[in-house]
Parts: sequence; C-alpha cells; structure tokens
Amino acid sequence: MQATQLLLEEPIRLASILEPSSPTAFSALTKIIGTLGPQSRDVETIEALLKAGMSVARFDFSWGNDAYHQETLENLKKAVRNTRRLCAVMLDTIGPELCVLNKEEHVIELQEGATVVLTADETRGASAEVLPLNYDGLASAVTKGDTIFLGQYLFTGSETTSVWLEVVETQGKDVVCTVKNTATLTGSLFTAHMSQVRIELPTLSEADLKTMATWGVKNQIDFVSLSYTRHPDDVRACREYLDKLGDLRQTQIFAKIENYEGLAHFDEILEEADGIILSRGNLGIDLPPEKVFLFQKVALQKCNAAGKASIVTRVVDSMVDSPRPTRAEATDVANAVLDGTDGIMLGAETLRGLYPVETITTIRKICAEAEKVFNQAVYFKRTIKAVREPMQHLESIASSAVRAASKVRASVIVVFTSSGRCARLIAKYRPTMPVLCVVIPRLTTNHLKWSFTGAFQARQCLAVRGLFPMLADPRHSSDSASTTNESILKVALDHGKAAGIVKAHDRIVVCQKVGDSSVVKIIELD
Ligand SMILES: Nc1ncnc2c1ncn2[C@@H]1O[C@H](COP(=O)(O)OP(=O)(O)O)[C@@H](O)[C@H]1O
Ligand SMILES: C=C(OP(=O)(O)O)C(=O)O
Ligand SMILES: [K+]
Ligand SMILES: [Mg+2]
Repeated sequence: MQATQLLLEEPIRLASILEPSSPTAFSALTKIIGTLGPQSRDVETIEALLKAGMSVARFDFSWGNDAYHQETLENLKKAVRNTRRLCAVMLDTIGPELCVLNKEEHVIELQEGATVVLTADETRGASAEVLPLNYDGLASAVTKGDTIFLGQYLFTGSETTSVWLEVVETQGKDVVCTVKNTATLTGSLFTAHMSQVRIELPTLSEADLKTMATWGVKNQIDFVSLSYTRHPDDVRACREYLDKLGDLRQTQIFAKIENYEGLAHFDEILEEADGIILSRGNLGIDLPPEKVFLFQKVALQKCNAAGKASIVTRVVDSMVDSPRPTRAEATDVANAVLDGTDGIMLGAETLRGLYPVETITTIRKICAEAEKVFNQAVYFKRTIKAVREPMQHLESIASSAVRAASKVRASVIVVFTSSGRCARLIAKYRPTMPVLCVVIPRLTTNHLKWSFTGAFQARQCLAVRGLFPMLADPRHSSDSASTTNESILKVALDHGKAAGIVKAHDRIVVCQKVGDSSVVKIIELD
C-alpha cells in the first residue's frame, strides 16, 4: 500500500492530531458487529450497545441452546424498540468445529511436559489427563510431531488459558500428546485447531441445518455467518437450503474464511457469497503470523472490487478484561478501516468480556478517526479503473452519485432502492458521507400468499460501510411516480434531520428513478 492511502493535511502538523474530534451525530461509517452472550444479553446492556454503535448482533450457535439465544433475541427486540435503532441478526453456525466439552466446568491445569490424551470417547469427562473430542477422525489425520491448539472458546491471544499440544503417538482413535506450555483451561467449551489439516465433517452440521430451519425461520435471520467455509460448494449448499425455507430466501450468506482451505478457494467463494468474514481468530492459527496482514489486505481489496461486504474479526482481545485496548490493537482497527473493511466483528469482547459497551464505543471512535483520513479519491480511482467497460448502467449512476457528492460536498447521499443493489453499488465507491437508503417495499407472492419484501433488505444495509437504512411506508410500494418520490424524499430528509446528519442549507445528492430512468439529482436545502 502506498502512503496515498492516507489523506493528511500538508504540511502535517502533528499537534493537529491532538485536536478533539468534532462529535458526529451518526456513528462511524464502518459497521460494528457484536456477539451477544452472558455479558451482553440483558435489555439495558443491549440498549447501550446499540447506542454505542452496534448495528448487527451475532448469535453464535457454537455454544448455548436455542432457548438461550431466543431469550437474548427477545431482549434485543425490546432494546431496538426502546432505542429506535435498527439492528440486524446474524446466525453463526457451528460447522466442522473440533471441540472439547467440559460439562462440569472443572478448572483443568495442564503442566508443560505432561502427557494428555485427546480421546474420541465423548462419554469421558474432561480432565488434565483426558480431553474428549467431538471427532473420531483425528487419529487418522495427524502424525507424530504435529501441533494442536486448544483453547477456551473465543480464546484471546494473550491468555494462559490456551495450550499447544504436540502429537506423540496415536492409539486407536485416541491421540497422545505432550503439553507444550503450562496453561489453565476454564469454561465449558474448548476448541481445538490443527493447522492445515482437513477435517472430514460437513460445513453445515445436522445441528446447523436444524437451527436454521427452526430458530432461523422463526426469527427471520438477516445473515448466516457460514463458519469454516472451505469451498464455493459450501456456500451453494447453504443457499439451496435457505431458498427452501420460505422468507430465508432473502437471507444473505457471509462466508467465514478461517483456514487455509478457505483461503485457497477465496476467489470462487467470494463469487458465491454475499459477504466475507475474515475470521482471524482461527485463521491466525492456520497461517504463519507474518502472513496474516497480507491475506487481510488482499482479501479486503478483492471484496471491495467485487462490491461485497467484508468483516474483520478479533481486533481488541485485550478488552475482554481491560477497559482500554493495547496500542497494537487500536492501530490494527484503524488499519482495517484504511484497508477498506465494511465492518469490525467483536467476539469474546462483547460476549463474555467485562467491557462490552466500552469496546463498541472504542471501536466506533477509532473507525471514525480512520475514516477522516481515508483517501477516498485514490480509492475511487482505483475502484473505477478495475471495472470492465462498458460499465453496467446502474454502477455508472452509482459511481456518478458518489463523485457528485464529493464535488459538491454533500452532507448525505439519499438512495431509493428495493433490493438494496443500488445502495451497495454506491457503498462500493466508499463515499465519505453517510448514505441514507430509503428501502421501498415490494409486493411479491410465493403463489400461496402475498407479502412485502423490504425488511430484510433494509436490515442487510446495516453490514455495509456507509449505509444507513430506513424502510419506507409500503403504501408507496415500487411506484416511482414523481409525487410519491417527492413525499418519500421529504420523509427521508426529515429522518436525516432528526438523526442530525442533515441541516439547513446542506447539499444532498439523490439517486432515484424518475419514470424509467435512473437519475442523480443535487438539491440544496433552504
Ligand atoms: N421505488 C423507487 N422509486 C424511485 N426510484 C427507485 C425506486 N426503487 C429503486 N429506484 C432507483 O432505481 C434504480 C435501480 O436501483 P435498484 O436498487 O437496483 O432497484 P431495485 O431495488 O428495483 O432492484 C436506482 O436508480 C434506484 O435509486
Ligand atoms: C470469529 C471467529 O470464529 P468463531 O466463530 O469461532 O468465533 C474467528 O475465528 O475469528
Ligand atoms: K461459530
Ligand atoms: Mg472461528
């Protein structure tokens, strides 16, 4: 990356860096996804998370049962009503995850040099001598000298609660290992990870299929976060399954890239998926540490060029038990924004950390600072150059809207959309101002009943950098007559004013259809 990635005043006055940032009424353009769990599931905390800037809530089915997650979701709905802040729901699958259950939650002390057996016999309890694994194919997948990582679910990098094991020998389906570092394992679930070893388990487990068909349908989930996506077929299979689940045909699939195999098939996976999650927790174990940054930069650039959402995980591990991130973590968040990410995902920090709200606030502030120096002009040029000509008409309109908005220094871009397609194309060019997406419901039928689309599409904007959705009154549905357009625009601008992003005398760029043609309008408010 060149220095042109940054937009700094010339000559750079270091003192200006210390000037307080002017408070922005809206949260950062970069989206924040929080995982809800024990430390973040009561209505009050969720309200605080929403106000702090969380716009997507992740429900991780690797732990907890349906009822537990349902209770959390009911609380989220209350919090959304109370705060009047939209939040999308993301179901995160279990996938082919290797784990050790510690049902009794014994504290397990592992001493360096000791021997421990990973057994396929799941009926045995976990102890310092035996760790029961949910997979009986490990012994045939490893050889002497291989290393296995084991840690508390959503481990953090700095803990002594994760352990490296070295394979000594296999005995039937059991694997005998030497403990490489002294560690204390606490909690009810540990995940095991072996670098670059194929786990012969399906990407969607039986439990995942069931959860999507029950919990997922009931709650109209906006996103599936497809854990351990290794091949484009994984995404296709998930798509086919969702398409058969009624309204979930509208659910978007975000493929989680968390191992070498997913990385090797990245381009094909990106083609099939609606978005990508760079699951750096697991990926950081699968890849040599010195390669992680490069994967991030290349993968984000590919997502950006495809105009698909990207999310980076595991950013401020230390905030699990500290109110401030480390310098390295804070810098890393800013760099992810400069690299072009759409969103930042928090795991352990909001799920079981002591400072869930502070974490979201910290992330939002770092993102907002980074966005101020994001060199949009350079990004715009690079993005437009990468598009083959002749350009699709809608993309030409969308990029023109962004260009016009920069040139006239518009305070917002307003885009009318039903599918969200035009809004995403605008976001692709990373405008520096918020994009107010007016989602117009569309009446559709599945030959059994009529219903309106729009709710999914509006909430799905909440994972895309810069997009701020509002759902229009269904009575205006897909009628682009100019009188209807004018009245919806007025509602949108009133909404923008109430949110503090639109003021008197502002210039606004509007992207909408007038008759049959898509147009870009510039309006100046009185
Ligand atoms: N109900 C509407 N009224 C006015 N313009 C609209 C409406 N819906 C979409 N547009 C405009 O139509 C064009 C196509 O946008 P797109 O998002 O692809 O629409 P759709 O949701 O119909 O797929 C864009 O210029 C968009 O701003
Ligand atoms: C988010 C991650 O995965 P998990 O679903 O295991 O938390 C990760 O590995 O970064
Ligand atoms: K998971
Ligand atoms: Mg993971």
